[in-house]
Amino acid sequence: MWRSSRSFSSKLLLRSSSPNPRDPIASSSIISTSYGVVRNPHLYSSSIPASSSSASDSFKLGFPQPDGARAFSATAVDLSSLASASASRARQVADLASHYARCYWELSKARLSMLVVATSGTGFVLGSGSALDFPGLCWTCAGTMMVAASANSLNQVFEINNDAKMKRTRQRPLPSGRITIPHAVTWASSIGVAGTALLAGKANMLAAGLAASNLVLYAFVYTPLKQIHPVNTWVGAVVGAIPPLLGWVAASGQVSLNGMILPAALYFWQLPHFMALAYLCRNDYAAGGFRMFSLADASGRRTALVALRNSLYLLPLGYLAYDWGVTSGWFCLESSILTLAISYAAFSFYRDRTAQKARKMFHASLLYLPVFMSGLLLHRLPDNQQLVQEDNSMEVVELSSSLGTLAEESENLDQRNHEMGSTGGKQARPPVAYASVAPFPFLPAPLYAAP
Ligand SMILES: CC(C)=CCC/C(C)=C/CC/C(C)=C/COP(=O)(O)OP(=O)(O)O
Repeated sequence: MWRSSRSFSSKLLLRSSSPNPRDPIASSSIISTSYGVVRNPHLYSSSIPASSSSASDSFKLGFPQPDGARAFSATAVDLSSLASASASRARQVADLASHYARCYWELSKARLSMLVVATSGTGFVLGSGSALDFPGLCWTCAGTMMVAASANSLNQVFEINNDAKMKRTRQRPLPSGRITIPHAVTWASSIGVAGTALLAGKANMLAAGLAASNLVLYAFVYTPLKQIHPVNTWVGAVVGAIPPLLGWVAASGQVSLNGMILPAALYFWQLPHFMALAYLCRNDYAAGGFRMFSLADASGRRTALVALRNSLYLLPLGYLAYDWGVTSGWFCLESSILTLAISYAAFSFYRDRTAQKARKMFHASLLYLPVFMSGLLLHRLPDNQQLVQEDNSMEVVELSSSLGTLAEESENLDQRNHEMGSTGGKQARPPVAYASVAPFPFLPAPLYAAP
């Protein structure tokens, strides 16, 4: 096994260092040959047979041309070949650009990265309060996309040999030899550094730190762990839970308890999602050399149980979102219905462990996340309402204490006014702060000190 993977990797190294017909940079001879047509005057003149033949034919027919006409026709020939050479060069550049754009897209696992961006963007909106900083949201999404793309590209660099052995992944750019390892590493490091710098400059250092740490956790801890221990799925669930927290932190500048609803949902949601995948693709994972949980569970019972347990853990999240003032009560209802649906799919899989039931659970998980996030956004309470809701229970107590203080202060004021009136001084007025106590009963009533 070890020997075969070693010989495979040496084949890959050979492939990436020798000219590769599918990697346009590695097969530079093709490009330089055709570029030579433009740059090298000898090649250039020999590459214009069609139009030059008409010029030489006129000599053969015995109609000598005057010098000026000859020079003119030569220049016309030169110009037309120059135009066709530059058109072919432009085509090659366009082909090269589209080849690498496709490789970068696949290396970045663009659809997965866009899902990651959606969770981070939702976290940003939830952490924004009443005023949404739209440019801030765009910068955060762009930075998250870049760091996630970098993490996914590094994951493929480290898994090149494993991906080559799996049906699902063998067409990826690295195992199929469409891009070289140094090229992929250069791409991954440049977007990783640029994305982290973007988050540091446009959001804050905490968000940038979370993104960078998550990249390390995914590429350097989770990725090797996949070949070592089934606990990898739980570590991967932490990786997936960080982006919504990153979004919240980018908007609010801090980690807070009510910012943990979406990260918790992402963490628990990933277990039924990845357990379904690990069950459905278990032969492929085994061929790739990955130690997934489902491989040591021939009956699938424990795999289904993990999925069911973690689906049920999603149940309190709707209530907590409501109780912690993140959303209105409607979300509590919606989230409960949604969680019961995914739990039912997991329970069906537990009772009847077939590929069909596992696929159903996978589809239920695909539905869960976008609906859960839309519900959060739809029923989210802006900051001022959150504060009122959070302190609803304290309202009566605080209000009566504020009123008590007000009455006391007002008595003192009357006394002072009376004294001042009797001395003929200016009449003292209560500060405006008193009037602002009403909508914020949680604030301590300001003490009024006469000037
Ligand atoms: C900001 C930042 C760094 C975000 C990173 C987010 C991220 C990459 C989440 C993916 C989570 C995950 C466990 C994916 C599965 O990878 P896999 O290796 O099992 O997938 P594969 O088998 O298709 O390669």
